[in-house]
Amino acid sequence: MTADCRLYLITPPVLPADFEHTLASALDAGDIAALQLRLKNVPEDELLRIIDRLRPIVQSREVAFLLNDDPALAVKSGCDGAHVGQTDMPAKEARKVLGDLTLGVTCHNSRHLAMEAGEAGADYVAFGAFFPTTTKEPPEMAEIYTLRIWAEMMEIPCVAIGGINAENCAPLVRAGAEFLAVSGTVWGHQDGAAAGVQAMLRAIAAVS
Ligand SMILES: Cc1ncc(COP(=O)(O)OP(=O)(O)O)c(N)n1
Ligand SMILES: Cc1nc(C(=O)O)sc1CCOP(=O)(O)O
Ligand SMILES: [Mg+2]
Repeated sequence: MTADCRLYLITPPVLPADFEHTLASALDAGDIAALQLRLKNVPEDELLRIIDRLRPIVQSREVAFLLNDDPALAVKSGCDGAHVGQTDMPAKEARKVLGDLTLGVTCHNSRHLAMEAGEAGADYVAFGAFFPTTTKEPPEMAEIYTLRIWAEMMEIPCVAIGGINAENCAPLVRAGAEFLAVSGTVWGHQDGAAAGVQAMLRAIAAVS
């Protein structure tokens, strides 16, 4: 199945100097659905300053600006939504905090967790990690079968994440992932982030 599959960028774990410029060039390289700000162990006041710097760059390009882990801060800082994992705020509570804003929920390799997330009001569910990744130590690996069955049976869009790159993404697109969430393959691309985005978009478009 090759229904529309879009790109969802996740920021690098540590923002390099001049990330604004890199971010703008990545967003201008092609169609991007969302950018998730994912920074760990950053105090709230610093995170707020970073959000204030990055959010306009993203939202002015009609790309959704999502915050990882913290729905309350997402609301307070004008983000378009938040992503929560199984050990972050429970999805039901996150939905209450976010109101109509976008809610994404990590579901590892579990359609059961995804059903629960859907019942709690998730706008998308995320399965992963599909491939080894150095961006973080994934707690679990996911199977393409999980994604395929979800995409065939359920309406709620699914995101595939974890070690995805232009060379390995085709089976995920064929399985029906509505979004591919990527970090390392874009920010670490040898020819720059814009080239990383273009390589991913070419690989997605090539799936038939
Ligand atoms: C799109 C997307 N999918 C999964 C995750 C992982 O979330 P979580 O399990 O809460 O782990 P951390 O990212 O917080 O380390 C994600 N962030 N985004
Ligand atoms: C943030 C994150 N969550 C994952 C999960 O499996 O839940 S894997 C992952 C890292 C995504 O970055 P990259 O594209 O560089 O592998
Ligand atoms: Mg989290």
